[in-house]
Formats: sequence, structure tokens, C-alpha cells
Amino acid sequence: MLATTDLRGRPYDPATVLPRAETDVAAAVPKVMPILDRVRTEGARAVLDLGEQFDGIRPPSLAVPAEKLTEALESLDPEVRSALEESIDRARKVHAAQVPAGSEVDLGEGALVENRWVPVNRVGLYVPGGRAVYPSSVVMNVVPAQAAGVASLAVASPPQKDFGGLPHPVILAACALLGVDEVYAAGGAQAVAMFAYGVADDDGTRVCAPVDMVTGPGNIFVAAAKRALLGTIGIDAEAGPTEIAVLADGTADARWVAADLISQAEHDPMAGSVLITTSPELARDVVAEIERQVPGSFHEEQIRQALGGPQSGILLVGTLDEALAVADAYAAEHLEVHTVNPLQTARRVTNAGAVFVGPHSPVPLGDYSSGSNHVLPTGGSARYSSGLNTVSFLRLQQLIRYTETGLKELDTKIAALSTAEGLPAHGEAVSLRFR
Ligand SMILES: NC(=O)c1ccc[n+]([C@@H]2O[C@H](COP(=O)([O-])OP(=O)(O)OC[C@H]3O[C@@H](n4cnc5c(N)ncnc54)[C@H](O)[C@@H]3O)[C@@H](O)[C@H]2O)c1
Ligand SMILES: N[C@H](CO)Cc1c[nH]c[nH+]1
Ligand SMILES: [Zn+2]
Repeated sequence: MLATTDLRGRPYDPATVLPRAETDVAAAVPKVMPILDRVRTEGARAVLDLGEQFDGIRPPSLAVPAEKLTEALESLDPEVRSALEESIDRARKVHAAQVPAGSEVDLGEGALVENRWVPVNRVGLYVPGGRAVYPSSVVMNVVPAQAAGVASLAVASPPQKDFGGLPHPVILAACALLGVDEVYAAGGAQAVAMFAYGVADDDGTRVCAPVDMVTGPGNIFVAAAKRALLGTIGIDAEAGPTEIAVLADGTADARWVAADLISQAEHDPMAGSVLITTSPELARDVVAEIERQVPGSFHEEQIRQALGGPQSGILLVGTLDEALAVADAYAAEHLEVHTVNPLQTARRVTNAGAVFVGPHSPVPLGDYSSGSNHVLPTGGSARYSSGLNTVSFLRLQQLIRYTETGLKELDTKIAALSTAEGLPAHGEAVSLRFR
């Protein structure tokens, strides 16, 4: 588990030495196309059939009845309820602070451009539920959507065999706690298609209205469906199998670093855990700790596969600058920084979905309770994407507010540009107003 590559004292290209999952979302797209087509043409029946096929149980109904949400909340373990409430409370504070202010820019007499943020009208939020169930992802999807002021939101999560084909009861309880009343027992690509196209029963009764945007994490089939349906719907970043990178020097605690690497490996055999370190001693001790901590763990087999896969490993580098270059090239979903001066190091990182600063900010804190969002870009997409946040659910719309005086001021300039572009009708549309 966790093979070490020693990069010290030899030239290398940071981008080519990275351990990375062989997850190829593009290759999964043709696999999900027949699923998307079936949902588009057959509607709700197809979603139920596919639930039976892939989740092993046919949901009693696609839309979860309201009383099931109430029952789930009433029977929720009080300790879990209190933990969810704490997580919601902190997340609400952080996401409320992300609401951007609009602006009005005065460009001269009668010339005003207003920047205004408008929420997406209707969104579909995906909450995974295959290998594990994720009530925390209900919080991470719903809180920013609500902070943005989205008027209509629906949640989908796979039907569970152990719960009569409903989504997991803690997921239903989390929806009820957050005031979400539209929940569907649907998973994978069929859930994304249901949101994108909307679905009706065989008699034409609408079951789920189409949404404008789908967000949320999921496995490769969810990511492939989102990619294939982009255009029909808007999507957030691709948040696929989890990754953690730890950037550490010799001051790091090997026991803690190993535990954090293992924590994300338990999600998925395709999860990636990477240690980037300047310390050969730490590298050695982390391997020893992993050998000590993994045996007997709850998801031992899955963890072994994740830590033994090509997407995981240790990169031993010569200097902190090299460690930072490798971390930036990797663009981890989560980057933990365990160095002598972690804040200073963290501020130098440019590519990461979220940065966890110092030994007391481990990734599981962010997964559940820190107030930050855990729906984060994977597979290197942190180079150009943010994690899910309030702005993900907002659009910047500009109101162009010119008067006759403001327009007149630009008449000849617009005419010059329209002539230069060979589009004289543009200039004419302005000039005729002043003749
Ligand atoms: N990056 C993030 O922000 C983030 C957050 C939470 C979870 N995750 C990741 O989300 C993933 C969750 O995956 P999961 O599998 O547990 O749940 P999931 O809900 O994403 O996927 C389960 C669904 O996959 C579909 N499916 C399974 N096998 C299929 C097949 N052969 N063909 C077509 N469809 C199939 C089924 O319809 C099933 O409902 C994990 O990889 C986890 O690491 C990521
Ligand atoms: N680490 C996952 C991806 O950020 C999120 C999660 C949910 N529950 C536990 N972990
Ligand atoms: Zn996690």
C-alpha cells in the first residue's frame, strides 16, 4: 500500500509523476447514453426500472411521500440530529457570507450598467447512496442553494434495499431538517436524466418537473451523466471519487497523516490518497502507520484497493518549493498542509478544491462540520473549478440602463465599430434614433 517515488536529486516534470485515478469520465459517457435515452423516452417507469436493475430494489414510488420525511425526522437518533443541526448552522453562516453584493456602475450622464445576481430558478441536487450514504451531502447541496435564494429545489438519492426502496432514512431526515419537501428515490445516471428532462407516469401525470441545473457529487456514472447532459442543464464541477493530498515536512505527525489518508480511502476503491513530503523519515513512518492502522478497519478491503491503486502514493521531494509545485500540478480535491508554518505554506497553494491548514484541520472536519463545503472538484479540475458554493447557484445578469443623452454620446463610436465589423445595421439601429 502507498508506494513511494523518490524524486530527490533528479529532474522531473511535476505533471508526469502524479499518481492519478484511471477514472475516465469520457469513457463512461457512452455507457450512460442508453440510460439517458430511456429516461427521456419512457419517463418515470424507466427511472423505477433502472433503480431495480442497478440498486436491486424497485422504489414503491419515485417521489418520496411527505409522511416518510416526517417519520424519518421523528425517528432520527438525537445525537445524529444534533450533529446535523450543528453542521447546518455552521454551513449556513459560511454560505450566507458568500452572497455577492450587486453593483451599479455610473459611466457618465445617462449611462449606467447594473450588475445583479439572480438565483437559478429550479435545481436538482444529487446525494450519493451506493457504497455509502451521505446525509452530509444533503447539507452541502441544499445550504448553498437556499443561501442563493433558489426558489425550487429537489433532492434525488438512490433507493435502498434495506429501507423498502426509499432513500436512506437519515437522508430523508436531513431533507426534512432543511425544509426540503421534494425528494426522489432515484440514483446514478437515471436520477440526473430525470432532473434534466423531467419525467411523467405512463398516463402522462407529471412526477418530476425538469430543472435548470444539477449539482452534487457521485460516482463515475453520475459524473458521466452530468457531462453528457450539460447544455440541457447547467452543472457544478465534476465531483467524482474522493481524493486527498497531504503536503508535509518532518514536523508532521505520521499517525495523524496516515489516519487522514485512510479516511478518504474508505470512500471508494477508486479514491486517491497522496502524500507529498520533503521528509524520508515521515514517508517511512506513514507507511508503517498505514500498515498498523488499516488491518481490521471497517472498510479494509476498499481501503487496501484505494491505497494500493495507481491513484495513490508517496512523492518524496527535495524542498518545500518542489512540494508546492507538485501539489499545484496535482490540484487535489482536498489538500492538507502539515508544515512548520502551515498558514504561510497554504497561502502559496493555488490549485486545490479546499486547503486544510495545520494538524487540527483534517479533511473529515470539512466533510461534516467545519462550515465549509465538501462538494469539491476532483480529477485535477480544481485547476479551473471551485467547490460548490452559493455563487454556483447564482447568475450575474447585467441591466444596461442608458438614456437618450447617454446613447447619443456613443452614436458615432458605435457606427465606427459596426462599420469595421461589416455589420452596418447595428450602427444604423442607433443612428436612426437621432435623425
Ligand atoms: N467530490 C465530492 O465532493 C464527493 C462528496 C461525497 C462523495 N463523493 C464520491 O461520490 C461517490 C459516491 O459513489 P457511490 O457509488 O457510493 O454512490 P452514487 O450514488 O454516486 O452511485 C450509485 C448509483 O450508481 C449507479 N450505478 C451503479 N453501477 C452502475 C453501472 N454498472 N452502470 C450504470 N449505473 C450504475 C446506480 O444507479 C446507483 O444508484 C464516491 O466515489 C465518493 O468518493 C464525492
Ligand atoms: N470526503 C467526501 C468528498 O469531499 C465527502 C464526505 C461525505 N461524508 C464523508 N465524506
Ligand atoms: Zn470523506
